[in-house]
Amino acid sequence: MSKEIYENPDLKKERQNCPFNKEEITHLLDGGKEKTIERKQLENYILSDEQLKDAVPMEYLSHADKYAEELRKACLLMHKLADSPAGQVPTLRALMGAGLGSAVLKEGNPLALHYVMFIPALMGQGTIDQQAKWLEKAYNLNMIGTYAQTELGHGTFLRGLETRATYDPKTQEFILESPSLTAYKWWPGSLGKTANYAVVMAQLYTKGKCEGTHPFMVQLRDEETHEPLPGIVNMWLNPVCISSYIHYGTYVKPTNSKLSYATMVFVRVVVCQDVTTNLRKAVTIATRYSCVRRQSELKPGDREPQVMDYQAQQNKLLPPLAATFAFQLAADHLWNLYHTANNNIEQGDLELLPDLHGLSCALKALCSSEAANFVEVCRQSCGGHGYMSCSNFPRIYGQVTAAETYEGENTVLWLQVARYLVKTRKEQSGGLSVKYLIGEEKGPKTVDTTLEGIVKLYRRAAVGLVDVAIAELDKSGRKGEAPHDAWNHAAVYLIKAAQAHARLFVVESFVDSLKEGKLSAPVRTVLSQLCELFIIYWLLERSGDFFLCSNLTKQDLLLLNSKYVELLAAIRPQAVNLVDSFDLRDEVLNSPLGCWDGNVYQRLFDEAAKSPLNQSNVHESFHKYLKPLLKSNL
Ligand SMILES: CC/C=C\C/C=C\C/C=C\C/C=C/C(=O)SCCNC(=O)CCNC(=O)[C@H](O)C(C)(C)COP(=O)(O)OP(=O)(O)OC[C@H]1O[C@@H](n2cnc3c(N)ncnc32)[C@H](O)[C@@H]1OP(=O)(O)O
Ligand SMILES: Cc1cc2nc3c(=O)[nH]c(=O)nc-3n(C[C@H](O)[C@H](O)[C@H](O)COP(=O)(O)OP(=O)(O)OC[C@H]3O[C@@H](n4cnc5c(N)ncnc54)[C@H](O)[C@@H]3O)c2cc1C
Repeated sequence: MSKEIYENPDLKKERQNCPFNKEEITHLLDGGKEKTIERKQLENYILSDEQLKDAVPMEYLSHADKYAEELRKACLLMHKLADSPAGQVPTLRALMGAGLGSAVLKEGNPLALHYVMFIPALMGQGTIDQQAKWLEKAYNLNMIGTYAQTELGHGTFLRGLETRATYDPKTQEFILESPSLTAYKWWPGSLGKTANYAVVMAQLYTKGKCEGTHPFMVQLRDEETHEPLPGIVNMWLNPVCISSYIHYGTYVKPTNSKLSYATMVFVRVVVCQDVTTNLRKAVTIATRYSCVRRQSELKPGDREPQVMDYQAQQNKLLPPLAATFAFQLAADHLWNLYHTANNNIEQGDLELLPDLHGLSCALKALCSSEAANFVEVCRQSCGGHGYMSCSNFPRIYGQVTAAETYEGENTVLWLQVARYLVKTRKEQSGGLSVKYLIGEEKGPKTVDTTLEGIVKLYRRAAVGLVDVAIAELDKSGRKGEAPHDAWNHAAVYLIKAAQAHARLFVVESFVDSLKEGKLSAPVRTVLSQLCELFIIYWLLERSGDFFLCSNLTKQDLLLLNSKYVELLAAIRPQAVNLVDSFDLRDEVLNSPLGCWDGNVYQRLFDEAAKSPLNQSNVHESFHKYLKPLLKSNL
């Protein structure tokens, strides 16, 4: 007799009479029906392998055992690549970061940097000959690389990196050295125990002149023994300059000195998708749990309600739910720009490089910071159980907050965006964002609270805040302040302008995607409600920006607030169906709170039972420490 599949009755009720086709949304997020089929086949292929399952929860292993266990599984995954039903590249993409890979490698993939940074650096900056020499070796895993840029003393200020690569024309070699403790490469993933090669960013010196930071291929460890090569600690020998600009001893300047920063741009684009995947996981866990959890009393004398029926809970969870769609659609637009810009750059056309830099900095900073805030709200919305390690919120939060720092600390990236905006506004030069800057609304500043009217408000805020920042810079200039001082003293305004610009890009992406998308009426309805909820939510959260730059009134704000709470109520009935549309398997969610069947309490209990401390009634430490204390009559 087939085993009855348990489904929590409240979740079951939530799923009845869904007014839209969940699979249509799944296909939209996957990039089409075929992609969904491919993803599910790959998930079955990976998650059915018993050797990839953890014998004990990772949190109970020592640091060294965690590393060894993750490396064991990462290597097993690589062996499975060859037979993957999805092909190598889609499989690799799925195994890195917060998606399928995180279901197997819960503490992180020791080989991630090899694929996410080392190989992209070779592809983006290596010469044809260098790619011929190293790419096949890297793809065949005959070498494991990382990206070693950050030092103890410098991570942000690349022009301040201390590692030096001095070119010796006699031997036609580069001598790499870390001249000080603060020059030691610090933070690069896999550098400690896994990688035997690295792309090292170092200041290139030739003929006594510093030519700025450049990438160098450096062998770190013996390929057989894995022992660090002699002198690897503070003097690295025999590196090779990647995409060498040394031609017969003479340095030839690249067309753009920032092309050596290209790998970071690529990862910033990747990070936008990755933090969105993590946010999707957090929202799914919190939403399902909030429909299983019954607590307190809404109507006196009634049964305890589902906590999702509290407006306060909807206010916590529905904006992040909407954000997952907003960030996904914006990340898709950014990917398209990345591919266009990269193809142009390969033809020597660098015109889109500033736009790509500006937008990738803006979106990476916005998506990572907003996702981090939203993940914490999701965690809090689950009360005490959200605080447990097994809820998976601590791990998700750790991964998303890391993205606020790596690949360019967010504040620094906001200032890069501001630099781009001020320059674009002042020069009225070409470029993507000029659409928002020159295309400002020329019409009357009256406010209408339709979707189009709200988007116009975002455009006014994006342009207006750039003008406020420029006015601050000009005021400082008139006081005789040097440009760098004026810039520093306008930082608060500059960052506001950059953030408003990033939010405008996300809002326009969401609205445009719904306009252009071939969607069924029911899906369009629910996604339009999410879009309107999200853009009103952000406006209410940042109302000061809009008061500063438009004729928004108190009445308008009250009207928008009423619209917002109406949308909360309208979307509430579809919350579970929307997160079900993400089609995230329980193994990817990795949380008793978010499991599809809603069997939360039994799964929590089973997780707790796995703790080593719960394998005996009295832990040995009692006899060593507590019992003597109890007897000591202090
Ligand atoms: C699937 C897996 C998913 C997720 C996991 C992903 C990865 C795994 C986990 C972790 C990996 C983490 C890796 C790292 O963290 S690697 C190290 C990252 N470090 C950084 O990002 C450093 C940040 N700092 C910088 O980028 C630069 O120092 C900064 C841009 C802040 C300043 O550079 P610089 O001082 O040289 O330039 P400026 O004087 O400010 O500007 C001059 C000029 O150049 C333009 N510019 C700057 N950067 C770029 C760029 N990248 N591309 C294009 N153009 C650039 C800038 O706009 C100025 O132009 P203009 O105004 O016209 O003069
Ligand atoms: C999980 C993780 C993984 C990482 N992986 C790698 C890797 O694989 N390879 C690698 O090379 N690096 C890696 N890093 C390092 C990372 O790239 C750096 O930490 C990051 O670039 C920030 O630099 P920093 O640590 O020097 O911070 P700092 O720049 O020292 O930041 C400290 C403070 O100074 C502020 N600040 C700095 N400059 C300015 C400015 N111009 N204006 C205003 N404020 C400023 C910052 O906003 C911040 O508040 C990783 C980091 C983490 C957390």
